[in-house]
Amino acid sequence: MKILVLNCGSSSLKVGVFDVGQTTTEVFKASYERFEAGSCSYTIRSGGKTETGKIALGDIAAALRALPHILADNRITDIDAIGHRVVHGGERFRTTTVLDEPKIAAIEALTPLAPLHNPANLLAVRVAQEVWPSLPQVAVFDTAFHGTIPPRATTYAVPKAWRDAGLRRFGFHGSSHKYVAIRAAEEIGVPLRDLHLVSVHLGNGASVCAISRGESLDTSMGMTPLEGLVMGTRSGDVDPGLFGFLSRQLGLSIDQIEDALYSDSGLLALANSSDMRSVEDRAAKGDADAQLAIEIYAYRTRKYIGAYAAAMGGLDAVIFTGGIGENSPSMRRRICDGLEFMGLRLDHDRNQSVELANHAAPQIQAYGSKVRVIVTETAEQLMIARETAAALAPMAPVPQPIPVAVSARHAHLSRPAIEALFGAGYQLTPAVPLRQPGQWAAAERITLEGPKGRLERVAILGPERSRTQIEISRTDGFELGIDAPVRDSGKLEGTPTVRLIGPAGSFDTDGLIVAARHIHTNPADARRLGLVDGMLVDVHIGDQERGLVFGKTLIRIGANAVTEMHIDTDEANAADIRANGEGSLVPDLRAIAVPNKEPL
Ligand SMILES: Nc1ncnc2c1ncn2[C@@H]1O[C@H](COP(=O)(O)OP(=O)(O)O)[C@@H](O)[C@H]1O
Ligand SMILES: CC(=O)OP(=O)(O)O
Ligand SMILES: [Mg+2]
Repeated sequence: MKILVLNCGSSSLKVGVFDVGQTTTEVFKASYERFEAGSCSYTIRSGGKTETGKIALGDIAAALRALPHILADNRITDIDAIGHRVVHGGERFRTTTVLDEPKIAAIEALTPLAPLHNPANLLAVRVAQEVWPSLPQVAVFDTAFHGTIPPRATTYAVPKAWRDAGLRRFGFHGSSHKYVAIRAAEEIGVPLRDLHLVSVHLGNGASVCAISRGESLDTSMGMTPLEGLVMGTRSGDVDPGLFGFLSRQLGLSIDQIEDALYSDSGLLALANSSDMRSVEDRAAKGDADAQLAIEIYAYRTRKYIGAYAAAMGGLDAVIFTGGIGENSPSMRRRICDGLEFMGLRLDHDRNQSVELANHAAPQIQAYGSKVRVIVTETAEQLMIARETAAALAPMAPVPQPIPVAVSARHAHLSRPAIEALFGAGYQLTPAVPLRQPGQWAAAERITLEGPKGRLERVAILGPERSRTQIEISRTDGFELGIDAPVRDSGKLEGTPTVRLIGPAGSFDTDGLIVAARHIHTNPADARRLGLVDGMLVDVHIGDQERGLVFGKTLIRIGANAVTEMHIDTDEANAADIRANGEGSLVPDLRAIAVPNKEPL
């Protein structure tokens, strides 16, 4: 499915065209920014070429209207749908939605909550309706990712009547925070659910987000995209007392104050330019206002990073993104400079030489730093393309729930073991077929013996294997007096020794493990479930009362495997399920894997 994405920010238009299938490929990318005096700067990447320059497009509307020609010039045709970034979704829009007139009206009604953004987003929708009247238009909301923020962080301590009227923190830049968190987890090589991250999005608008175990826990923007950091033209945090003061002392109306906080504050107010490049240039030439603006900007950002590390009770990585986060080494350095006390140390050479092409996510912390620092280009358009495609073509129904089988203790025996236990040339007797094709439980049983005790009548599973492997539970290990490691099947190096006893004799062998829980599945089911061989997933098993989520469940894809999760008796008892049960996959952000790594 070919998706055109329109991302109208407060100061720029960003455009992407993506082929979304099993993988997502970006086939066209453009950005238009620095609109002034009837023209703007632009960059277009398509067909392996990059073009940059100035173009006579005076505002975002003009850039949008020129787009069909620009796409045609770059041979981009056959678009199936248009995905729009919409900044404020309010209480009503918690997820991506296919737009119609009533929904557009509902988004328009949210304009007072995002006056710089929702009108620009809707302008894109209107122009797209004009230019591509037959294509579905889909809205992907900045607010959606923040639905997980708990009430202690969304609630303002203001009168109940105001809260009842809808006053609460929503949070923005959700597609960006979500993408960079996924990208950082991939870079670090640790699942999101095991990470505490702070995402620092510093663009024209700027926000910090605490992402704990893959979920937004708090973010610096609030009911509107005005709260939090210093921005291009927005003040960020101020004392709410200023409203009364300015009204009484300067006679300003609410509208005038609000206008000034959105459009005449931030870097623009402090240093006469809303563009960090200009501010940095002037600061380098000794301009004291620009230098102070930079200090304030970095200080505020640093405070939020510290606050969110405390909110999460730990910090594994800080991720910089957005125009300033991606491109300004000096700003990254200033922000990180005071954070050594919590184990974050930057490597200055790495910070200076960040290279972000092809979705790179370089780590720039010093050797030994406890907290990683990662820089990566945001990919709001990519996330919007994926969400748009998913909203229009919901995935085939997933074969959920997943059957769960409880594996009691058992042994897989090698030829030498069989001969030692049952006699030369002995063949095991297949008695009960198992669900996995070709596998069976034998009629024969053996005894396991350890320094502390014995386990009698242990099952043998066939067919025979090249190496003996004995799978027990932790409780069985206590019984035997042997501390067996948790291992994936077949990974037997360094495993402890146990004595096997059969009718013809005994056999001492290594290969004693507690089997790591896993899901057997086949390529077709894996595709439907969005699973890849070797990945780790979370599975919920059991009922309301004693059900549990089992993390780190290994996916094992076999050509003819029957989809089935295997857990041991300790795990089954903990979740209070008997011989068989059912489990359901817990959705994981990593299901939206990272894009193609090919350059455009
Ligand atoms: N090389 C650079 N050094 C410092 N700041 C930069 C650099 N490149 C871009 N920026 C800043 O990034 C900001 C725009 O960020 P961006 O994420 O593109 O904006 P938007 O929020 O409109 O999407 C501007 O302040 C711009 O000056
Ligand atoms: C929400 C917001 O501030 O967006 P932007 O950075 O595009 O202005
Ligand atoms: Mg932005």
